[in-house]
Amino acid sequence: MVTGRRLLPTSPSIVSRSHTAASPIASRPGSPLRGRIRVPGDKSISHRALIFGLLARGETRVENLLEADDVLRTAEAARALGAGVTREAEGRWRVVGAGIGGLREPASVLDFGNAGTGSRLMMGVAGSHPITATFDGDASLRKRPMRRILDPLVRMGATVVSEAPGGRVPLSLRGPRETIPITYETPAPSAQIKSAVLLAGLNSPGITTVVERQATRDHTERMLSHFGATVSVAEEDAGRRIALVGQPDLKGTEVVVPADPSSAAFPLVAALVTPGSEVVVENVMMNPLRTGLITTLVEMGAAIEFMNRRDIGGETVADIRASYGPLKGVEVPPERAPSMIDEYPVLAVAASFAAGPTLMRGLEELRVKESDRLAAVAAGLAANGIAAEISGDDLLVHGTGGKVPGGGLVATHMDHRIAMAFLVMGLASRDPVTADDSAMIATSFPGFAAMMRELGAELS
Ligand SMILES: O=C(O)C1=C[C@@H](OP(=O)(O)O)[C@@H](O)[C@H](O)C1
Ligand SMILES: C=C(OP(=O)(O)O)C(=O)O
Repeated sequence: MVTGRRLLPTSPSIVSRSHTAASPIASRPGSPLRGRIRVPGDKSISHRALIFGLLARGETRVENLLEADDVLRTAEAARALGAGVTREAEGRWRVVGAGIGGLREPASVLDFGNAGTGSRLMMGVAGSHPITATFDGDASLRKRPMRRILDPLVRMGATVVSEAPGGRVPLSLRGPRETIPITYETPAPSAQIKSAVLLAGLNSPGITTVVERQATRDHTERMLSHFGATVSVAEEDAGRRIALVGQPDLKGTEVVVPADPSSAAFPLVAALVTPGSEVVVENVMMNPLRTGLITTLVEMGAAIEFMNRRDIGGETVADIRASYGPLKGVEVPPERAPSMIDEYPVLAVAASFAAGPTLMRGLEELRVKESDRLAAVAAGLAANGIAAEISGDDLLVHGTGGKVPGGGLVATHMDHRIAMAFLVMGLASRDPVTADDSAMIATSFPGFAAMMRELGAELS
């Protein structure tokens, strides 16, 4: 079987673990942004397409896979666990599965780089098989909490052979001979926790149930059905109860990946705050568990239109037009957080251009992303002359009604979304904004700078 290692578009180690040589990037105010673009495939669905391809029997074909560092790491891990993974053309990938129960022990450390999703979902996969796998990542991933994944996996019979202090990577995990089905209430609104437990439940001889108090993105549930598993979702007073029948016959299939709403957020907000702009982002996934930012921007008075709504690969997509206009501050309720969890940095930037304050509530989970995003956003705003306050888990941003000073150097702390959000700010602030490092943008949106330049942005 051809494993296709040589065919990878870029080496999965493009962002090295030590990562010391920073390459700053600046954006400056200039011309309006105009044009139609298509941002890359959704990161959450891309990781899952490769993981389900690994666990299925037969061949899975993926269209429009996100070819970014995080996802390439998952492709590499799927290979190490026994899948045949080949890149056939740009965005078109073929996975020949090892099948549930058929994984092989990886010969070396699974290095997930900057990727929380890839590492945590694969822990669920490997930790439910009688193999030992070692997980590691870059300096950012090494700070992120993994006990939230290990705790349920231990209940399912896995052994944590070793772990870094505080339940972090590098860690080694050994799965049991037979995985125990459990009922698990997630301690935080996290699709990664939910997904790790469900993926582990795939190799267990019974029903694995996850209860989540707040609904989080449901790509794993949808993909389970798509690959042939029996999964039920019930809305109850306690939240959502997801029950999966273990050891199904997962069959390889086709996955078409829609455009990532979390990447679309950057050009859309850039158009809303840059005078004279009008941008259309095509094919954006409109899954309601991902559209909290759009809801919020509309409440802020944004000129946003949805066109050409249609279904692609089990998701509704639309072309979204965003046009420049005044925004007003709003209060964002905590229950909306799971549907826009990765969009708060760019929402904070939109809020800095709005008239009046914007209060974002219930942001606890932002502290455990690629950086402490609550702190990183507040510091980035302050560096650019915007008053903001953190109070408990809430963030209050004092909007300027379009008069953002800018001029700051933003510490990105190995976090792609902090870098992209503040580069958006610099397109419409009085003075340029500099992000201290552009390297991490490649983890989710490698073509970001080129695509923004295509729209007329000044980035260098
Ligand atoms: O399941 C997923 O694909 C993701 C879940 C979210 O993380 P949490 O589960 O930690 O909230 C999100 O921040 C991440 O970018 C992708
Ligand atoms: C939080 C993110 O990703 P992950 O958890 O996969 O590192 C993100 O992309 O914003």
